[in-house]
Amino acid sequence: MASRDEVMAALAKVPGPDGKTPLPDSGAISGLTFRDSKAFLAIAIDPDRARAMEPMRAAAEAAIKAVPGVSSAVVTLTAEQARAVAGGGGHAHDHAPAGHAPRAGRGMQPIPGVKRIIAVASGKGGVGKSTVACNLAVALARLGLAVGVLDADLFGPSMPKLFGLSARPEVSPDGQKLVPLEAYGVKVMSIGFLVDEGAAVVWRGPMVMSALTQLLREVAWGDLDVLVVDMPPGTGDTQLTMAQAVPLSGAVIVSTPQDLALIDARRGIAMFKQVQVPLIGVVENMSYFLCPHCGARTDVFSHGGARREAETLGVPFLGEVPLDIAIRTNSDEGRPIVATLADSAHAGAFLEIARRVAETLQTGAPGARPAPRIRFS
Ligand SMILES: Nc1ncnc2c1ncn2[C@@H]1O[C@H](COP(=O)(O)OP(=O)(O)OP(=O)(O)O)[C@@H](O)[C@H]1O
Repeated sequence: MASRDEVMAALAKVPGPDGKTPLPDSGAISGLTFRDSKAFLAIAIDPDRARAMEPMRAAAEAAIKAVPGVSSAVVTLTAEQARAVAGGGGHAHDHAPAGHAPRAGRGMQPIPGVKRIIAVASGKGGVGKSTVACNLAVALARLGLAVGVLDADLFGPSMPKLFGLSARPEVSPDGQKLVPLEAYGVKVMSIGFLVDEGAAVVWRGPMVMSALTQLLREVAWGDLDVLVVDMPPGTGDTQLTMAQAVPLSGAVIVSTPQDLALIDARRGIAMFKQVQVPLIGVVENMSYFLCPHCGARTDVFSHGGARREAETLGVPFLGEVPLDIAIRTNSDEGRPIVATLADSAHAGAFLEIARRVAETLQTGAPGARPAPRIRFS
């Protein structure tokens, strides 16, 4: 196995972000880790220069791969922490990549072996999108489908925690692809497996595309009936870019019943309409409160808002998931409720949603559409 010093010596031949200072002296290396004979390197750069930095990334990858004892290398560009702070106090999700408008048709080839790709999205953060994506995936697997999950929330990857996974992915025998991790019968890939926590702070434009493309295409997914993509929350340019980078068959929008969340959900629906991705439907999460002691039900947020909104917008309503501490505690412990409390009412709710999603996918309509194209108005 190669040593850290040997890898650093190899990287000394690669000029860093300023084009002259060798990478190891440039201060840009934000992480170098090894797993067996595989090396994972993170380089922190100015996100605005991400496109220009791609040759450096590729050169670093080639240099590491050439070190005897290294079987493969994954080099990722991450944003400088300093810029994340300078970027303002706003939510990282909202940093729209100004000037990086998505282009139609880019990267829309299907993924060999993957029959359908669906996005799980929300107009804003914290509505339980990742929880729904994880449980939906496990529920689809319980229905007998071959399922994968791609954590496209580069800004705050949740899937490692939700699936209780923390290992680094192996590299396929041909050295070409990363092997997804697996839990509860679902194959999972997340930037969280590759970059140390806190390193992936702010991604912009081309960096997002490059990382997402790698996570999508340089992964040995094998044969999948459906790949569930957990999108970053929000409806900014970043989400548009991502919605366009992935050849989506359809989208599931997660909302809570409150008016404010619904306004955001409406934006989410509008965004997918804009990129011509069919809406599979809307899930109302934290729909009502089920008392764990007496089983009584309380409609905390005047439940049913998402159903009504879906009807108004002519989008299918997929189902409702109650607000329940058991969903949170199990999620926090990396045990999706659909798998661990398989006979619970909550698992039933997710299975029902999964059935509707599977039905929609089987009828073929969404997947039959042509690649989405962005229209600017
Ligand atoms: N139905 C539910 N009942 C109880 N807690 C829930 C439920 N759904 C989600 N949660 C909890 O709410 C929090 C946010 O959920 P989650 O991370 O899935 O949301 P998100 O929309 O993906 O957020 P982010 O914008 O951070 O990605 C988590 O602590 C999760 O366990």
